[in-house]
Amino acid sequence: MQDISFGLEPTCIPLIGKPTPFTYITDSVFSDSTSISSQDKGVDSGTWSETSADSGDNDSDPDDDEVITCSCVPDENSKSLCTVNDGDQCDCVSGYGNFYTTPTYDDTRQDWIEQRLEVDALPERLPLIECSVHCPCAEGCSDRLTQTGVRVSVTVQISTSGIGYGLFYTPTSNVKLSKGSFISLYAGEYLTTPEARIRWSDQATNQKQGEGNYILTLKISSSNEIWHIDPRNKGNIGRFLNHSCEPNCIIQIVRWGVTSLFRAAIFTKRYIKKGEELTFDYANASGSPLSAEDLRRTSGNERLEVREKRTRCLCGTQTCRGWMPFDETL
Ligand SMILES: C[S@@+](CC[C@H](N)C(=O)[O-])C[C@H]1O[C@@H](n2cnc3c(N)ncnc32)[C@H](O)[C@@H]1O
Repeated sequence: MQDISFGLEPTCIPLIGKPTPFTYITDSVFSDSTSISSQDKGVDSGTWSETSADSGDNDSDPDDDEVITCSCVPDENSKSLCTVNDGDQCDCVSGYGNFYTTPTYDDTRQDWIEQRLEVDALPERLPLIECSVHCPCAEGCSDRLTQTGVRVSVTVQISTSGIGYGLFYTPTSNVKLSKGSFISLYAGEYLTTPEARIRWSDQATNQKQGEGNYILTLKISSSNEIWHIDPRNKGNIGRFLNHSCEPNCIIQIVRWGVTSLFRAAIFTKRYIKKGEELTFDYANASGSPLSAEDLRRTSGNERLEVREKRTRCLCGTQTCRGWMPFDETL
């Protein structure tokens, strides 16, 4: 079975079917193909097509932007290398705090228990800050959870809701996926707002309405910045998560390395059973949703325009808002 990541992720990610070809990347790139992780580590990429596999590095020259670092002393004997239990001691997490569980060893299983994000403890809209290769702590530092690639058992296959492909939790045993488990980054091309507008209108004119809405818009409240990530042509498994009005995953902004860079990471927000499709609420990151009631009440050209850009939501949940969320600034 085809591994959609070409072996670029630590776990094989089976693909069942033939989605539109795209280039698999493990971390985001700028639209001129410069890797945002070139300062942190080389980005990996592989172009998926129905017949071929291709992979290679895509490094660029590091720039001299400021970086987030700590002054923790590496302790090779401990898995909790960066004193993550005590955020005060690690400069990377001292600002906003540490929300990852401490790595613990399970004597019965003779293995480490997977780290999790303390989803309920997270302050709203604050980014997670992680250590990186710029820090003196060792590579195995437990404050680098979203830099470790895809480690959960997932499969890309056709979604049961008739909305194309989706990402499913498919372990070999019946073990549930814990709340707060890291799934993957939402990797893609970083676009400026004018670039995102052009892509959006291109998608709207060349495709069936609403199809191919892959652009995720991150609104950074602390700096009023807006970041658009488009995984449609270059992306990772994050591009296969469909929208649900009652999602089982969340998108969380994460920063590490160069201070000016923002990434998006996907975590589970509850326990996930074998075979469940993973979804998140596109509105959480990409603007406020208009409810069906809002749309009925609106009138005039502007609202009509908004209505034309929107797509019926087919998530099928009890609290479905009727329409897919859409960033009205695009
Ligand atoms: C990020 S992609 C998700 C993966 C996509 N299903 C695929 O096959 O590649 C987003 C697109 O999937 C479809 N989609 C996702 N969630 C949906 C939903 N709840 N209702 C209707 N369409 C949805 C829309 O076409 C949307 O533009």
